[in-house]
Amino acid sequence: MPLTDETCRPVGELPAEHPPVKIQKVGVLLVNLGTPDGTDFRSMRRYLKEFLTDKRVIEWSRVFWYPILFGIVLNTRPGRVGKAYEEIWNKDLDESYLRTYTRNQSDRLGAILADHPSVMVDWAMRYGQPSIPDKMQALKDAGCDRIVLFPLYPQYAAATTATVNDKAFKAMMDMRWQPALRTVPPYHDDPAYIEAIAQSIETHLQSLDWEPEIVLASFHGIPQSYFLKGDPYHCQCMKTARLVRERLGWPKEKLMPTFQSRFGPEEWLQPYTDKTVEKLAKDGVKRIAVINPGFVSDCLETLEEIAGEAGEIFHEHGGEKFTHIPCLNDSEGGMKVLETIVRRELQGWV
Ligand SMILES: C=CC1=C(C)c2cc3[nH]c(cc4nc(cc5[nH]c(cc1n2)c(C)c5CCC(=O)O)C(CCC(=O)O)=C4C)c(C)c3C=C
Ligand SMILES: [Fe+2]
Ligand SMILES: [Fe+2]
Repeated sequence: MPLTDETCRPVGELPAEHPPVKIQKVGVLLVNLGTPDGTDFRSMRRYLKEFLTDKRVIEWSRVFWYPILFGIVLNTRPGRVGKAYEEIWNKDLDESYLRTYTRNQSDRLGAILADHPSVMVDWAMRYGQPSIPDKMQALKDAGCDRIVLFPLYPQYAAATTATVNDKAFKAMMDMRWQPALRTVPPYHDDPAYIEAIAQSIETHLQSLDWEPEIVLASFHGIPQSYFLKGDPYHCQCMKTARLVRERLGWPKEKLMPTFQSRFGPEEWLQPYTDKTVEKLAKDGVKRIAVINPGFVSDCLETLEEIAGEAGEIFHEHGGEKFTHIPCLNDSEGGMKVLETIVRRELQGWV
């Protein structure tokens, strides 16, 4: 075991029972939402149970919510959503694309940061595997006394960013020697992110032999009530959309922010993506594109709900050309964004 000047006695003179002291390293932990281990009912139920019992996600009283969750939702949704996951499953690796891309982002970022040998990059999921507590412990065991925790959400929502941070701090409650923890702030208006999104739109549109009349910037929604309680998510989504539009030099009507993936009976942020797509087609718009700037990686919500379902809705109501612009994933542009942010957050630690 290599010893350092952090130990209480000179190297080689530590008593056998002294806890090992490792070389100081800095961990970077990328965290995305999560994903089921498989598309079967049991895997789906396990995943949805962990997700939908999180108080940051469903804020209703447990007395009201649990009978609905355990009586109805966890008996019906795993089967239905499992089928949707099957359609977008990465069959080569037998895992969801969210998992594939998150792991690739971590591997690639590790290689990009090779100029800092003390930095270790790893990844975790808020729900499912690999878990945040396991990865925090693994980084600690590997000698990281400082960790940069990076919730992979450009826009802050309590249901996403805050619950990642909660989970990490909770994991530290069980550690005697806690690492120092830096949480990465939202980056909805970071020039590197805006540039990468704008470039991905330009590159994708240049690859088409047609031009969309309107591009929708579709963000995952949250209940309207969360926004009214003070969640900054809506404002940050609107700012992202505005900055991307300004960077592209487009008029206001050309890039339209919308919100997708409603869950439950409450009113969510509007305008809804599916209703907007339907209305545009009915109003005679023939060609649209949709981008998901709030998703760092393609996943069920982008591949099935947008590339699949939204496209079908558009065609069913008279639309002719529909295209989905992929998320940044582990592309050059996407990695540049992650690198820029992580290098900034590492300042003073490396
Ligand atoms: C990108 C930001 C996200 C926000 C904000 C968000 C809020 C939010 N989500 C739910 C409920 C569900 N979301 C589900 C999937 C899902 N959600 C996000 C991201 C955000 N969610 C992603 C990246 C994914 C895809 C995961 C994958 O493996 O591909 C699901 C699971 C699928 C389903 O059952 O429909 C649920 C449920 C709520 C209630 C909420 C805000 C309160
Ligand atoms: Fe979600
Ligand atoms: Fe707002």
